[in-house]
Amino acid sequence: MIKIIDLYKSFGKHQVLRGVNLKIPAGKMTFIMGASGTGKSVLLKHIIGLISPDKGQILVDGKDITKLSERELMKVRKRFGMLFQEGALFDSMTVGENVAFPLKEHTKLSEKEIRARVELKLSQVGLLEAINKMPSELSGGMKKRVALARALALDPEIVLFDEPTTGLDPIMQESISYLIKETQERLNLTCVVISHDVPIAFAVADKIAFLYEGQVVEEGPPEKIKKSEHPFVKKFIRALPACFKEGHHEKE
Ligand SMILES: Nc1ncnc2c1ncn2[C@@H]1O[C@H](COP(=O)(O)OP(=O)(O)OP(=O)(O)O)[C@@H](O)[C@H]1O
Repeated sequence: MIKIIDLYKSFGKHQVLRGVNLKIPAGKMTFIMGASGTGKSVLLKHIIGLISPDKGQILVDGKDITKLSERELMKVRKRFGMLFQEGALFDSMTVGENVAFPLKEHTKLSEKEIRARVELKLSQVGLLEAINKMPSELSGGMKKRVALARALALDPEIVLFDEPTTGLDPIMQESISYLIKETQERLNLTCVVISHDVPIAFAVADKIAFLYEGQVVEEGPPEKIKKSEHPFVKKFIRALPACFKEGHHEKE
């Protein structure tokens, strides 16, 4: 369980986070949603200790990571996987080398063990046959899948996703989202996903939190979010087709 308590962060005069409180349950999928520039990525970077707050706590299984030394933080970070917005693969490395990279950096596994782990991770995302390809030979969706395999290489317990489907066509967005959901359930991962995609969030999230003006203004399972009375949340989900909204029933 990750608990964010009264988190504040400003950049110069720009107050981005203004008292964020949020519980992220273990073994579940939590979506963080909100308008562009509201601080979703900033919040995610706090969770992994890449940014330290001006005030507040981030408890990962009860331990406040904002108080840790860089060395202790490195230990905690090993429990995390992260898939950044760009999904950036190393263009000069093959797919297999990309997935092997964190294993070479952070473990003492032999070449043979690394190879076996890379093959396993790539087969879990359905891309074993691409192991010797270069990223430039792959479609956008395939690159995202390789990035997912790389994020899972170290068998993390917690995986953070910053807009994992940005730049993909709607069909690919759905397919990657369901791959993430299926992986989360199979490995019992704690996932935090930043996304603007309301239908996908309603379909796969266990919990959704809305960030607005530096605070979490609404949180809960999709059923609760659909009934939210918060003006911003209502506006955000209004663009949806009627069939996704609360109170809509198909004609019998
Ligand atoms: N290192 C930084 N230095 C200064 N300002 C920053 C820094 N990182 C983020 N910001 C500012 O914080 C605000 C929130 O940025 P953030 O990237 O978290 O937004 P977001 O909600 O993730 O947006 P989007 O949905 O567009 O990705 C922005 O105004 C951004 O310019």
